[in-house]
Amino acid sequence: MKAVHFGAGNIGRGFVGLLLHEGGYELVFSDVADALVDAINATQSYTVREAGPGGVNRIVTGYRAVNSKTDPDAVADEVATADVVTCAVGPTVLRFIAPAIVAGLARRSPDLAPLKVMACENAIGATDQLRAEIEKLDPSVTDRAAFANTAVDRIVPAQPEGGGVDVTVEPYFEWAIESTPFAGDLPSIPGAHFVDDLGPYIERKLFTVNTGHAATAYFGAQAGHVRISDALADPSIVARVGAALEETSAVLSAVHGLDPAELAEYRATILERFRNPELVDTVQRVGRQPLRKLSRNERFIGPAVQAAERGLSTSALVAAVAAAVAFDDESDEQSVELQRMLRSEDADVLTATVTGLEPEHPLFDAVHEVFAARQEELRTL
Ligand SMILES: NC(=O)C1=CN([C@@H]2O[C@H](COP(=O)(O)OP(=O)(O)OC[C@H]3O[C@@H](n4cnc5c(N)ncnc54)[C@H](O)[C@@H]3O)[C@@H](O)[C@H]2O)C=CC1
Ligand SMILES: O=P(O)(O)OC[C@H]1O[C@](O)(CO)[C@@H](O)[C@@H]1O
Repeated sequence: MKAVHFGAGNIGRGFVGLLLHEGGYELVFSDVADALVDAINATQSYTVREAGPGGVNRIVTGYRAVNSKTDPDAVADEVATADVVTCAVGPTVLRFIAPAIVAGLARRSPDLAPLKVMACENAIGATDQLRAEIEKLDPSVTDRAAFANTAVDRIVPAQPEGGGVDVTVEPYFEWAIESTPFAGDLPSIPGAHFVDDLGPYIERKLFTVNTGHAATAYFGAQAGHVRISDALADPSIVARVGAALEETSAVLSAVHGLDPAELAEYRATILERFRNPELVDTVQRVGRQPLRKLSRNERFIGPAVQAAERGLSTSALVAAVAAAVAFDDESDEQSVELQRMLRSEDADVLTATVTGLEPEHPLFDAVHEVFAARQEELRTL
């Protein structure tokens, strides 16, 4: 059995690649970072170090890497004969990996079982997005694959310079995968959780883990903290993050019928995970790409829209949006773009462009106020 995984970064090596290896797949990483591809090919094994209570070292073997920038043809050949394709490249990069998958599917023998395709990005319907990119290029190849959405959860921070291919992760993980697209022929992924309806799982994860983590990052950055653990040592930040998560939990209960007591436990576990003293993580990494995080279906506006439409409270989520709007990291392209837009667009345009909210939406005015206030603040700086 062979799996091709696009994106040999933190989650690629520290989670998806590890579980595919443990599931018995020969593993082919595909990445565009020359040095990373070379480093992977220079090793025969790497260690995934689980830092924190109960963590152990896991060894990954039986892999190689192909450079999809310099050798796209070789990647397509690997895809053509693979059983599984996964990716963890970031939602905005899905369109760039689609051509190699299309070329691989076009070359695939009709005798082979459908290629199992699973995008492992923090986004609702990431595999659907990848499928749409593939269809745009060649609609005739999609019947050679089974496309399943997934929800992946494991904190894998940026790795220290010079650490090689090894990767430090938290001990916890959860990987929920839609089962129906596979028609009974499930991929071999130990510990993965196959579900008929992924909706509640991905929303529970994105609107709790990712809302909470990103809110911690934005409130933390505003208060001048560098590390996530420092931000969570500040009781006022804990209170604000907790309030935002109570609002998302109320939405999850109202929309998916999730049990409030179980959600309260889930929230507490997650805050403990963020506090893991053995995992060095920064507000800069967790806050990265604020424009993506402020978009309509993402971790802040997504649940706030659903709350506003049900007459539920949104003030804590709106406060997190205000902190996100102030996130100013000159090394992050989206943060630079957001700050540029704040200086040059009016608040109506900003609210609509960044969040996708329509002026008549019940959330619009509160978010508009956030953008206008930040603009006012910038004028006085
Ligand atoms: N790090 C984490 O804790 C988690 C990350 N995720 C999601 O996983 C995705 C990746 O995140 P990270 O691993 O943290 O980022 P990362 O930056 O460590 O890894 C991304 C990798 O993709 C590669 N890449 C970029 N363009 C490519 C292309 N066209 N073809 C092949 N490879 C390409 C990059 O060179 C890099 O090695 C994101 O969608 C993120 O939201 C999901 C859960 C946890
Ligand atoms: O690209 P994003 O959405 O910031 O993804 C990384 C996030 O996902 C998480 O792993 C949670 O699963 C967090 O570590 C991190 O905040």
